[in-house]
Amino acid sequence: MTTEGAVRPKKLEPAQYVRALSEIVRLSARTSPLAVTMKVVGSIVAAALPLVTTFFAALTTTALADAYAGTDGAGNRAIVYVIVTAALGLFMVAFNSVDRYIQRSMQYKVGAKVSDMMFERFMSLEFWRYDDKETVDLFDRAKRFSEAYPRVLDRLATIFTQVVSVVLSVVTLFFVSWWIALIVLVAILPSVYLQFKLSRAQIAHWNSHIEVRRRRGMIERGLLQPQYISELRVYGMVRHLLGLRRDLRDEDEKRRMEFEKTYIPKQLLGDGLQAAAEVTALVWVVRQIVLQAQPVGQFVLVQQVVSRALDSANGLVDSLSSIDEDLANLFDYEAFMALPVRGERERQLAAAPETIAVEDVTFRYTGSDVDVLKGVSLTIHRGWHVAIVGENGAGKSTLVKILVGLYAPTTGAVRLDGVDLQELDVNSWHEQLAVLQQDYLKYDFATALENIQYGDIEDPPSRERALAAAHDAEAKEFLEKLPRGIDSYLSNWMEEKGSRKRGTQLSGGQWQRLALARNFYRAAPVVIMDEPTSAIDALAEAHIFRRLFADRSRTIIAISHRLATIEKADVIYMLADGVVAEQGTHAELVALRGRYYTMFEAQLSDRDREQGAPGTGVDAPERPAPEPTVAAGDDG
Ligand SMILES: Nc1ncnc2c1ncn2[C@@H]1O[C@H](COP(=O)(O)OP(=O)(O)OP(=O)(O)O)[C@@H](O)[C@H]1O
Repeated sequence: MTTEGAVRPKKLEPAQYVRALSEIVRLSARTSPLAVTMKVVGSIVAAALPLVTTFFAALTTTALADAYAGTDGAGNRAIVYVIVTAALGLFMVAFNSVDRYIQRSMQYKVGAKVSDMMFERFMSLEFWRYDDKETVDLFDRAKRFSEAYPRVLDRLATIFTQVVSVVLSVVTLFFVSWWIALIVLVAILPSVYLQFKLSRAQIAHWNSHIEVRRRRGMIERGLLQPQYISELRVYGMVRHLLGLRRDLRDEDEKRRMEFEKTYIPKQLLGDGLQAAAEVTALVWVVRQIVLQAQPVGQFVLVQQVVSRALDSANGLVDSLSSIDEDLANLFDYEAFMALPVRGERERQLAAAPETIAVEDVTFRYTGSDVDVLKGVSLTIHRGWHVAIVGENGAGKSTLVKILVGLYAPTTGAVRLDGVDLQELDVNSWHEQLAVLQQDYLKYDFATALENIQYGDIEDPPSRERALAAAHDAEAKEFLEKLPRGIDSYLSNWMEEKGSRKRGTQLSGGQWQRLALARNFYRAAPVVIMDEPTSAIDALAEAHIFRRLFADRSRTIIAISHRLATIEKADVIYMLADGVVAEQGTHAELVALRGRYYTMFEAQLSDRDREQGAPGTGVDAPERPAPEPTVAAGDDG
């Protein structure tokens, strides 16, 4: 099941808040100054306009009361105020529509720019970072920030509106009566403080029980994975996991309710304070009106403004609490964007190298204290067919990654025609390479033809070349049987062009043949393959390797566990625990009766053994020793 965790809200310190908020404004202003200006203006308008409308509503009420009492001209004044109020309302609606439109287009621009910058940076990192769990985790969190960025900007605008709204409301009340303003402030501050503490405690509570939620999340995601269903059903796990999920959910809810209970008195205290402030203000204004010290409309003004001040203050607490996670991810985004990028190297590899030399290479993965390769040396000449074999974990794939230039050796060097790969522009090396890794790509959004043609996107796509590559990879036959042949989509999420039929799902081995076809389509002078036929049936595998080893125009480096397939390689390197334990031709290694022989013998069927299979060195016919022949442990 997946190991991905549940979303973890983080807690920020006040200073971090301020820094994060200013950083977001700076980032937005740099990306789209117009968006920021519109946000600021929009937020002020959104905070001020309701107050202005309330002010006119109060004037209308006073004028109406005057008109009721028979004051001359008061009726006309009331009508003018009503018209002004309506006009303000209309303006507000129009402003909101325009603002929404501008914000949407700006949000897109800002969000797109931020995520583009992040992906650019991701693509320019040192290769080893793609394998580094911490970098990938950091990238994931930074990505979350970039996706949430437009929302963060919106939340920030809301926070700004709420702050302006609280300040303007209190200032307005101050003009009505300074001590009413003071009472409202006194009620707001502690209740806001209490609510903020409550939301902080909720986050801390959430964090303290994150494991329960993470387990539940993993179970839920696992239950929905099609590839798990058969095992889950056969083992009767579905009901068991549903029960476990229910228990975890109920346990979580029980804890949450118990926690909430402890906060009820404090919440009541905060709400009580606010209600008391509201009632005090209203009683005061009613008394003032009765004593004719204030006009009638002042009731509307005070009632509206006080309730607006309290609502905005409460909203502010909610907004600040919910922005926590987004702001925490901002720091991840910054950390990610600060990662050093790959240094560009000028020196180009002009053509396929005549020799590829691995010189005393030692390698240790970042964060590990174990050498995976320990002084590996080998030389590969142009046109050679080389096989690398060894038990699981011997270091074969690591050696391939170093050869490809994805990792730099910890000590030692890979030299192409004598030039250290670390001094070369690695792209110029990649142009000469076709690589098939163990975890090859499946472009399931594309057709089979496109899957093959992605092997070479520099030249115009060729159908003939793709068909030839499919043939060499033993993929042509099954591709022809697909509903639209090589033009079929390879996922049942995709619909075939011009029909409602779904694409075809391929088997593991069929996908691997397609990946091989892509590798052949590239027609690169150097081919590196890490277990290229691990999922392919034995007959097809034999055909593929026969064709591959018949081609002398390419240098081939292949890792394989099935030793029968690489029997014809010019040199076989047997890696064991990070060192070249044995090297030579198949016949030489068999004759050596060492590790290779033991492995080879274990793979022979009893029948082969009885019949004296070729290369066992027992009854096998003599094979002319191909060049080069090297003694065990020596440098090629
Ligand atoms: N990204 C990594 N970080 C740390 N250690 C790693 C990493 N990748 C591989 N290793 C370790 O390096 C050693 C060699 O791994 P490698 O994948 O090169 O072996 P291999 O010979 O290709 O094995 P297999 O036949 O199973 O593919 C293993 O012990 C493995 O645990």
